[in-house]
Amino acid sequence: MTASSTIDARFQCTFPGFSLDVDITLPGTGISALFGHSGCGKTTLLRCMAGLQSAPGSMTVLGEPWQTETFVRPVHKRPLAYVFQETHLFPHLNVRRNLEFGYRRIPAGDRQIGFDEAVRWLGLESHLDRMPVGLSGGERQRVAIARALLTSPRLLLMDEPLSALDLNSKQEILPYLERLHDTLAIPIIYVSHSTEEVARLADHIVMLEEGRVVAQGPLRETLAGIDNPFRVQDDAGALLEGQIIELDDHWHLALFRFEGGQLWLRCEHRVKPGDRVRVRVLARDVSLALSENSDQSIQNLVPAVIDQIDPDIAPGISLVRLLAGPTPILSRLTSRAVAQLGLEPGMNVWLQIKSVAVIG
Ligand SMILES: Nc1ncnc2c1ncn2[C@@H]1O[C@H](COP(=O)(O)OP(=O)(O)OP(=O)(O)O)[C@@H](O)[C@H]1O
Repeated sequence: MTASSTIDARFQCTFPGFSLDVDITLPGTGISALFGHSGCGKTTLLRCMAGLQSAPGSMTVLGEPWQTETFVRPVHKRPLAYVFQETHLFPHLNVRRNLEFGYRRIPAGDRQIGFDEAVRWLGLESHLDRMPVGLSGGERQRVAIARALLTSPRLLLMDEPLSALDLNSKQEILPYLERLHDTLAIPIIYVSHSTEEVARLADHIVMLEEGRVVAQGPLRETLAGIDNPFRVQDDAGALLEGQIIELDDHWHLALFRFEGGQLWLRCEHRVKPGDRVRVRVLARDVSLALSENSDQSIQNLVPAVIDQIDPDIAPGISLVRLLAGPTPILSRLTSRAVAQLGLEPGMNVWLQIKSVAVIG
């Protein structure tokens, strides 16, 4: 990655009882997640990047300096848009007028995104004459995102945009965000503490703990890193990307192929052959066998090679990183099982995958 194709940010910021000290490089396309527990500094970092929080450091966006040691570009001169948890729509303006507010701020010659285009991307065609008070939380957030896009930003910052929504509204809005991810050339920095959202949307991840970066990199490799600081969590696991190749309607199953193997998935989402999907395989749902044993209830057996073993992520618990073809997968086992099976890096084994969820 060259500096003209990346977002580089380095900040130090101190509050009583908290300090942020980060140095990150993000790709200039796709969605980068800032991820970590509450209070780790995600919002503070985003605010430093926007220029809303003054802090010593530097920030360069796609080759353009926004902050250096000697110069700070004021917030209103940065071509960025910020979407918050709360939508801040104008209550006295209908959806169309709310959207036009963003659009009209930009001179016609500088507009990169058309009004109708943003309306279509966020599925707002039939809502233009409605007032914010009558919209659901998910609809309001879609208007806020469209309004942000209509300012034609070079960088879109989103701070927990789904966290004020109930589960149904979240599920309703996620496909729109996925569509943005597929169509937008604008890089998005997305703050979240939800593993599901991050696994579903992001390409790149920065993991923060107490104001420090504890891991950063492409999502798939970082989530499946054996030294990933979140590996001890119950929802630690790997992310697979691939394609649905066959449906078994009778048993409500779909056959999913990824680089390195294939798995039968429960069809909770509507999928059809040819769909590209992401699938999360939790480390706790993966066990290992030394031979292919057909006399058992587990349908998903995938050959793999042991890459690394961390023998002690918690008392008596080991984490094993495996490669199915080039795809990393994690398995959480008791350390006794690791010893009894004589597991070692380089060994060929069979992954027994109990349960797999399609996440988008
Ligand atoms: N303006 C401020 N003055 C003093 N302390 C602050 C200020 N802003 C943030 N903090 C403190 O900095 C720490 C990090 O806060 P921040 O909001 O960045 O965390 P976060 O990871 O975004 O958390 P959450 O997920 O709960 O939103 C917290 O301890 C917070 O209390």
